[in-house]
Amino acid sequence: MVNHARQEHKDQAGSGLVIAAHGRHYLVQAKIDGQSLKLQCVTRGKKSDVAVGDRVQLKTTSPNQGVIEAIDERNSLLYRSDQYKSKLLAANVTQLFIVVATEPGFADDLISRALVAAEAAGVKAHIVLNKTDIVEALEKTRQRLQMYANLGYPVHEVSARAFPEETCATLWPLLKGQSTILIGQSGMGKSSIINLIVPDADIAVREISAALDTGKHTTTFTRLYELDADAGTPDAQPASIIDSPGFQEFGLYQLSEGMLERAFVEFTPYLGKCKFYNCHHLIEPSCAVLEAVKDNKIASMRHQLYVQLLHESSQKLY
Ligand SMILES: Nc1nc2c(ncn2[C@@H]2O[C@H](COP(=O)(O)OP(=O)(O)OP(=O)(O)O)[C@@H](O)[C@H]2O)c(=O)[nH]1
Ligand SMILES: [Zn+2]
Repeated sequence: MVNHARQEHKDQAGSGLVIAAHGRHYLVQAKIDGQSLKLQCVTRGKKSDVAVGDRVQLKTTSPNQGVIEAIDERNSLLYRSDQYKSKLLAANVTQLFIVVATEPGFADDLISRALVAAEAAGVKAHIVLNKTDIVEALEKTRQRLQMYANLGYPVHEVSARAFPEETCATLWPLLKGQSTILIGQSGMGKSSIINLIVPDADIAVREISAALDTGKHTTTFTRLYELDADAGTPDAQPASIIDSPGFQEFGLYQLSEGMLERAFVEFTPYLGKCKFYNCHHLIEPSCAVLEAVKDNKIASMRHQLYVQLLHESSQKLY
């Protein structure tokens, strides 16, 4: 039966958009011979450098399977890494939404790491504060987020569960014409937000896990939903939203010292003003960055993270 189908199938070339990744298996929304279809794809050999959001060239190997032959040039690439290897998060995104909530508490360390990753990738970052209906914790959370607002990162307040319509009204204009990745710690309400924006997301996830054979671990893969905002209207703009699995760690071992100092936006006015031209901003005398920390112009929490990330980048083994 399988052989028979294979004999009848004629390999065809086409292009597509990677909408989900699980290990080295990818689901690609492809256009073959003018027809739109979803293909389960692998890469040639052991390559695993494909990311969700990549535009790819492919060849079909059966009516619903294909091989990725080439990756089109990317506009952006977000990734994280540990000591041993890096892990692609998403390609071609134009903005990153970090979802936090009034409750449970979030980690500033993770927010700043995500902001640094976004800066390094040239991607605009926004913070989405969910669960504003939990009023007891709202003021305190706003105060905590003020630090990021002061750095120029927009903070948007929503409540996916208590005020779904208002939440959509806040988020839709921001998503229009953009390719957005949502990240957040577990429990912040990222899935609730995705379900509001993409009402049939659950069905799509089931389809994808069946196609990629992910078993029960449906939340362990990254997936992209195409949004047809105002489809058919004159100002329709293609948009997509990427849901990435909750994470507890966000390693950035791949970033060089030069990339790091530039990824902390508040360091910018001080760069080049240190006594030593190759200053690491760690313990050096007459360091403009350290002086700014002392004068509370740079939050010491952020400088500590810079020190930690610099340390991590020197531990990189690959
Ligand atoms: N009070 C309140 N609760 C919310 C809101 N949005 C989501 N929740 C609740 O917060 C919990 C976590 O929401 P999820 O959407 O599953 O969160 P998540 O970030 O996707 O978490 P993981 O699935 O663990 O990654 C659920 O019990 C939601 O019902 C909100 O606006 N207000
Ligand atoms: Zn310095």
